[in-house]
Amino acid sequence: MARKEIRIATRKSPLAMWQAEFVKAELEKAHPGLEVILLPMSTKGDIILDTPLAKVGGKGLFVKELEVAMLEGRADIAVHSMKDVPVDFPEGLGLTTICEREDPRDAFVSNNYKTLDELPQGAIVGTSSLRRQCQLRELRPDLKIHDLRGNVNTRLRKLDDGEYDAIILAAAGLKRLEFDHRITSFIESEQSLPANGQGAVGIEARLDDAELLELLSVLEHQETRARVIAERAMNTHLEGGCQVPIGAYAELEGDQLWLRGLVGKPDGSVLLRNEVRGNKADAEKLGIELAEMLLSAGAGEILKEVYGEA
Ligand SMILES: NCc1[nH]cc(CCC(=O)O)c1CC(=O)O
Repeated sequence: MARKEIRIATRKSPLAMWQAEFVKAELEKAHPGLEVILLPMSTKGDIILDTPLAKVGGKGLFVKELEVAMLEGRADIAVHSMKDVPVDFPEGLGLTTICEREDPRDAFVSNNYKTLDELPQGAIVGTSSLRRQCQLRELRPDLKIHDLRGNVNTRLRKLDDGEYDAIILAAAGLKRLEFDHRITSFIESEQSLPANGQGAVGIEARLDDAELLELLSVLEHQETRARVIAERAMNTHLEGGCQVPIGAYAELEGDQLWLRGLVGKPDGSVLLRNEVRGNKADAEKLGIELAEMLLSAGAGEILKEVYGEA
């Protein structure tokens, strides 16, 4: 093997660093003699922390700097939470690898209440996700939803400071950072449909580097790929960015893929849901099919309204 080194461009947040370290460890284990180097960098999304994301605008707020590093040859790959990966890649770059999915569920975290149902009338819940917000509002119209930004550690601190009665976070991020003990209860997909790609880590790389792609292939997980491709296809076909009231979640039942999707008004007054089943080999087609079903039920108008406000 000629190649001795792979450089990973990564955000500096604890979760991003954990994911990059994970990819480094797996690659070095699979390819003795290979050295994997992390290049931590700040992205625009890390810097603008005080503005609600939907209002900051611009897709790929957290990935642009990483992509520039790859295009300029300073880095070879970038490791992303699949949930945050934009649909379009710059010329020459692409999503080459999808790693095995962690827990895809949302987690309820509170110091005083065990579950969402136990929250008292008018309790304050922290989340900045329109997807979580619309599903919460549908279940519990009485709750007050307050914005919650920052990395996982910051969000937990804000809860502990007493700003919220409970917060909602992705279970995967909490587990990766060894905050399992902070998960008060899990929110099942029937109550809160996860975001497309939630819990999965993906690798973006230069597509012309065959040797690199071969080295990365040990991290590829076929089942996760089928699920995430279906979810992303639905999101893409709805023209959803990363900050939208859209849930998409696929599960495999043998060779069958079961994809559920949701588009909601942020105030929870309307939630459109539908689902499709089909062969996992048709993952992308199934995602598009479900998006079409949601669009014919009025998803386009809901999303246009959301983008209009942003
Ligand atoms: N939006 C930020 C983000 N991107 C990925 C995760 C969690 C880990 C994952 O989904 O893989 C989080 C935090 C959260 O939503 O609580």
